[in-house]
Amino acid sequence: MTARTPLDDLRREIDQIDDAIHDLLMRRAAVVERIGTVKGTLPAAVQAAGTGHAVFLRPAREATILRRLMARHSGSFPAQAVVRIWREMITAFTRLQGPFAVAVYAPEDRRGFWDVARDHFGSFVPMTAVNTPAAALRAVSDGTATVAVVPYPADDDSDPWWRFLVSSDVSRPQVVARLPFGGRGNGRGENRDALAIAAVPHEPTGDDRSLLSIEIGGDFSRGRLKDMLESCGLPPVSFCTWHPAGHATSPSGSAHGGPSVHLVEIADFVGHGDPRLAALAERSGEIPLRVNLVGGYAVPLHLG
Ligand SMILES: O=C(O)C(=O)C[C@]1(C(=O)O)C=C[C@@H](O)C=C1
Repeated sequence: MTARTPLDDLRREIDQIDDAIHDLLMRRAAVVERIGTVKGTLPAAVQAAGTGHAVFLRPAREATILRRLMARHSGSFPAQAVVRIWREMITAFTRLQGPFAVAVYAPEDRRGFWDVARDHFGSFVPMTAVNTPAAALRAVSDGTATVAVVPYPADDDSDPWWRFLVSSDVSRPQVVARLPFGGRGNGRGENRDALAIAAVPHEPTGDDRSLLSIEIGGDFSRGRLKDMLESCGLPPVSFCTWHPAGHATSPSGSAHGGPSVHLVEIADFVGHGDPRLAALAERSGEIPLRVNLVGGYAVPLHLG
């Protein structure tokens, strides 16, 4: 018999720690299954738009879990690795409650969003690459995917995907998260963020952004819209504008005189029925203006 060395003792300690972590994972799984049962008895709030499938994903709760852990984190183990582990875990746990699949905009020459989606939803979730953001949104609407991952909107997009989310139906798919939530790591592709779309409600976490669609029937400058939003207590952080008539094809030849749809990001949580939305519609005077919530997201972590 050879004597036990200090290395043997340390490895024995590691085995005990691994057992404890593993036991806790199995215990957590049992609790998540019980949460799934409770959620399954909730009314229409958990039903995906038009598909009848229950959606168990709760991005606001996931963000709150990670923020809480980051606030208590200390020591030499990298915070980014904690987020990575929890991201893999959380989707695995969500899948204990019901079916979960991701459709990601990742054409052959642009694989970056695949990496971002895989980092967020884990390496074992069923994930399909599609060639257009619209196809990803369709997959959510027809129930073949739970979540669509699409590029963060850009103002110069002449045919923006977000126009498909402009609707007053509160149970339709909407923006629920911004990715990456915990840093990009070694993900490939250009440095563009993504948004996750799903048929779950936008819920507050204490540090949120909200997205509004604002349809305007006539001539209305961005400056005027910005002033109006601010005066209603809705501080805008960015605008994307879509002219349904198109810039080049507008019969009047003027893209800015016709109707326009704006996607405005607000630096606050805005929920359905928020009185600021009604105030905004009222304040536009004689110009018809329709405001809808397009969802929102918990502000991602800044891990330095
Ligand atoms: O809190 C819930 O609603 C859960 O279902 C649990 C849990 C988790 O693993 O912590 C799983 C899925 C949700 O997206 C959020 C959190």
